[in-house]
Amino acid sequence: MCIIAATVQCSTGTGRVATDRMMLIEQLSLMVKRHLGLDTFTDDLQYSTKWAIYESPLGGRGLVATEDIKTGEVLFVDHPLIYGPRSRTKAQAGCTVCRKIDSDSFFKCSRCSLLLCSVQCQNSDVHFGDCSIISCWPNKVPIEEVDDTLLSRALTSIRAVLLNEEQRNLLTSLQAHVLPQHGSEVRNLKKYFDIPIQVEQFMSFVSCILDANAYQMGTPYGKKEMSFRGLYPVSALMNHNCVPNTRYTFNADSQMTVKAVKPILAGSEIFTCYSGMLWGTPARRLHLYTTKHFLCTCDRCADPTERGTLLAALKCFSPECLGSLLPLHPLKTNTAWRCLDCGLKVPNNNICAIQSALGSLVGSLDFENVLALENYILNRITKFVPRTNQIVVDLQCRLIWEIGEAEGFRWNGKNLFIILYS
Ligand SMILES: C[S@@+](CC[C@H](N)C(=O)[O-])C[C@H]1O[C@@H](n2cnc3c(N)ncnc32)[C@H](O)[C@@H]1O
Repeated sequence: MCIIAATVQCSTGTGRVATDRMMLIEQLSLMVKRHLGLDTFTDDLQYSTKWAIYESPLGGRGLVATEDIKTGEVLFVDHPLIYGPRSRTKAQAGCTVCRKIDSDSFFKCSRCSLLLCSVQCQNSDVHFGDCSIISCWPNKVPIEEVDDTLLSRALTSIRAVLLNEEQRNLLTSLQAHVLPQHGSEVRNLKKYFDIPIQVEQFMSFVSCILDANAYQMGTPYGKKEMSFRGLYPVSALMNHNCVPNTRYTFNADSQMTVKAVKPILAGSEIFTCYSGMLWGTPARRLHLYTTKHFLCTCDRCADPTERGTLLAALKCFSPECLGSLLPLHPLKTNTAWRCLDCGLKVPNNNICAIQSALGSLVGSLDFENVLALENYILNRITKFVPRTNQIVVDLQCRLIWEIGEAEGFRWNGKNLFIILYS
């Protein structure tokens, strides 16, 4: 159940629901202004924004433009209420303070068992805060036996315990999908610690909020560090569109700047994109459904060709045909696919089998071996998928990235395929 639904369920009658929701938006707007530091007055003028929080036609709240906004305009600069390691099981372990993953000097803190890389990180304010929470919980096993990877996965939720009341109010006013698949990293801690029940419940709820709202934080180009996520409360109010009208960047202080990437007319909703922009529709919709619990119905999702990009296309199964297969009804999850050229219809099961085989092939690639990657694009993958397919596009992007880093390779300034295909 989501927190908004919970508010509505507590109310009686539709009029009451509407009032409660409007009050919620008014209160939230005040909290957001305070968070951004926009509630202070300078020379009798209050800073203003060109957007407001509103009840989105998509359900829940969203951000809406209150004035016309030009391409490139900064909409807001947000900072995280909490940040820390991501909770994914495959997340790479590293220093819980500086995010370093390639150190010879990792050690576990003797008081809390969190992984650190140096005395400097151990003496930092960040670690002092983390350790002060964890070391208060009676441990059920000797502290050195606590799994530091599990602890690190729950650390971002743990950090919420130190927020003040105002920050907690803002955090808990964000949407949460309270479902069994969220919060396991906090539940797993019970093996090791006797955590007071209210604290555990709060951290579990924070974990659901993080899964619905957090952004993966930027890593400087070429820097290998532990993947972190941050809870940016204003950005968290942006709904998703597969063709967003904003983009975001992070600076070295983890501030997130959100800018318009096209003109946004007053009254239009302000969108971000929660999935990979270059993923095809089935991949995006599956990701959004499993992680954010909605099925996107935006214009791009409804268009089988995705504005002519053919990102999801597969080569036609008919040996004589050079055409591309695309979903017939992209908004239906089990849709058949059809060839644009010969009209061959292929059931969804067969398409899923091919997609999963392609996924395994890509998963087995060594992305640092530039020549093998180039060879793979040229000789293997393009036998099954057209060059427009998201896998080819993604591999090309990775090649551009790797060539920038690989010894003996040089960017020739024109286009990637002069190097690759000559
Ligand atoms: C980061 S929150 C966005 C703000 C949220 N609408 C609120 O009221 O706080 C993400 C959640 O908003 C909803 N959402 C976002 N974009 C959506 C869309 N395009 N269609 C339907 N629901 C969407 C989903 O429930 C999703 O898990």
